[in-house]
Order: sequence, then C-alpha cells, then structure tokens
Amino acid sequence: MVENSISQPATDVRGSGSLYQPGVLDTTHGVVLYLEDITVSFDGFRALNKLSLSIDVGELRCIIGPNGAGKTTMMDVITGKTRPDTGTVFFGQTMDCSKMTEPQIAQAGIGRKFQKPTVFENHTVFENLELAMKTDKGIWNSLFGKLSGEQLDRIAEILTTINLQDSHKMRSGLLSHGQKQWLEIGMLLAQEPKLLLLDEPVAGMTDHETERTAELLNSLAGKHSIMVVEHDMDFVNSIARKVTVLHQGSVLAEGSMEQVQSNEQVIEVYLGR
Ligand SMILES: Nc1ncnc2c1ncn2[C@@H]1O[C@H](COP(=O)(O)OP(=O)(O)OP(=O)(O)O)[C@@H](O)[C@H]1O
Repeated sequence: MVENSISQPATDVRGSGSLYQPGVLDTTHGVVLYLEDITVSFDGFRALNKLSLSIDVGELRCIIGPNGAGKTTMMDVITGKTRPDTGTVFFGQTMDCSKMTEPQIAQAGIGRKFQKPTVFENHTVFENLELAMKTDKGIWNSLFGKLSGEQLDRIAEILTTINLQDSHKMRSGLLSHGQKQWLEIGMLLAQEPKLLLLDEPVAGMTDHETERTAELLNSLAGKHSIMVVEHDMDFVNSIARKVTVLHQGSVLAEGSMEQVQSNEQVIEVYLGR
C-alpha cells in the first residue's frame, strides 16, 4: 500500500533498488518505522548507542526505560529535532527521516504529542479540532474555509473517541488536565498521522483520567500505529502489547509485559541490583 503521496523527486540512498522518496509512505512490508543503528552523542556521551528497533503498521508499542535511557532522544531523532550522528530512520520502506526536516517529517505523517498539553485555550474544543484538521490547508482556509460534511463527521467521530462530545462548545482552557491531553490526542488524530508518538501521556493525570486514557489508547490500537513512552507501569500494563525496554541508548529487552518484567537484566536495571 502506498499512501500519503506528496510528489518529490526520488533519490537512491540505500543502494540499488531502494529509493528515498520524501513524502511517500510505503508500508508494503508491514513496517511503519525502522530505526537502524542510531547513535547520538552529546559532548562525547552516547545518549543513543547503535539503537535499532522497528514498529509494525497498526501496532501500539510501549517504550519504557529508566531515567536517561534515551527515550526522549529517540523521539527527537524520529521527529527530526535531533540529527543522529550515524544510522537511519526509515518511515515506511522509502522515507529516510534522518535526511528530512522537522516540518517535512510532520507533513509526511509523524505526529508527536509532548508531555505538556498545548491546546488553544481561548478556543472551544470543537474549534481546536477544526483548526487541527485545517492546518495543512493554508492560513486563508484555516480562518475562512468551511468544513465539508465529511470533515464534520470526522470531528464528531473524534469527539466521541476522546470522550469530549458533551464538551465540544466548552472553552478549552476550562478543561481538566486530562481532558486537555485527550483533546490534544484528538487534534493529532484530526491530522490523520500515519504514526503517533505520545510522550508520557498520563503524567499528571488522576487515576480516573489515567484509566480513561488507557481505554482511549486501547480503542486506537490496531487502527493507528502508536508509540508510547511512559513511566507509569500500571498504565503501561493496561495498554501493553509489545514493550521495548531502553537502557543506555540501546534496546535491552523486548516482548510482552510479562516477558520483560521477568527478564533478569531488566530487573537489574530497574532495581539497581
Ligand atoms: N541536549 C543534551 N545535551 C547533553 N546531554 C543530553 C541532551 N539531551 C539528553 N542528554 C543526555 O542523554 C541521556 C538520555 O536522555 P533522554 O532525555 O533521552 O533520556 P530519557 O530516557 O528520555 O529520560 P527520562 O525518562 O528521564 O525523560 C541523558 O543522560 C541525558 O542527560
């Protein structure tokens, strides 16, 4: 399946037969993201050390690891905020994010939600979703363009998904912390990303909001490709399919929650034994 086509010249970067095509997401092999041998150094310190991992289309992957393991740096590399010293970030088969700018990567379909919600507080919930949906359509359209029936249906669907259907007229600044986080996830969904990166989505949430967020992510699993970085192990447990444990910039273990929790090396790293 080849989707999200933005016409750009193709350049060969992976040797014969492999084309680097910015803007063309090709997931024919079922892999949406493939990090290969990524190294990032800060003043000689290796934050990422020959990191390799891949995410399948439709997968909900949890990334865990102790403080300083390299989780944020990995997200920064995927989204183009940090350039790797070595290695490649393949988005689908053909796009090499390590050669693209941050806006190009976002445009190609990688959406990132940072820890702190950044909704437009003076706009209503609906308006926030409307603006998010129109971001790629230019300033004139964002301000004056009318939503199509299809777009209105999509917003209604997103409002239900993020459980804010009864608050769509509410000014976003009045939402609770958790509701703002859900709205921001909804805003990402409105942009129809091909890969969603969520950085500590339940940080600062109440227990009830955390449970609701788990339900939300479980409802998105399979329909979207999602990578979640999170410290809250109960939350991870409630959404986990495959879990990747990072340590000192590399993958220490990968598997089901049960498998990684019983892995001796993981226990050692977390408990400092
Ligand atoms: N800009 C930078 N300059 C220097 N060192 C950095 C920089 N960014 C990250 N580091 C270092 O790289 C290592 C990995 O940091 P990173 O923030 O990616 O870890 P993390 O797994 O996200 O940690 P946490 O769970 O605490 O957020 C840390 O030792 C950190 O101090």
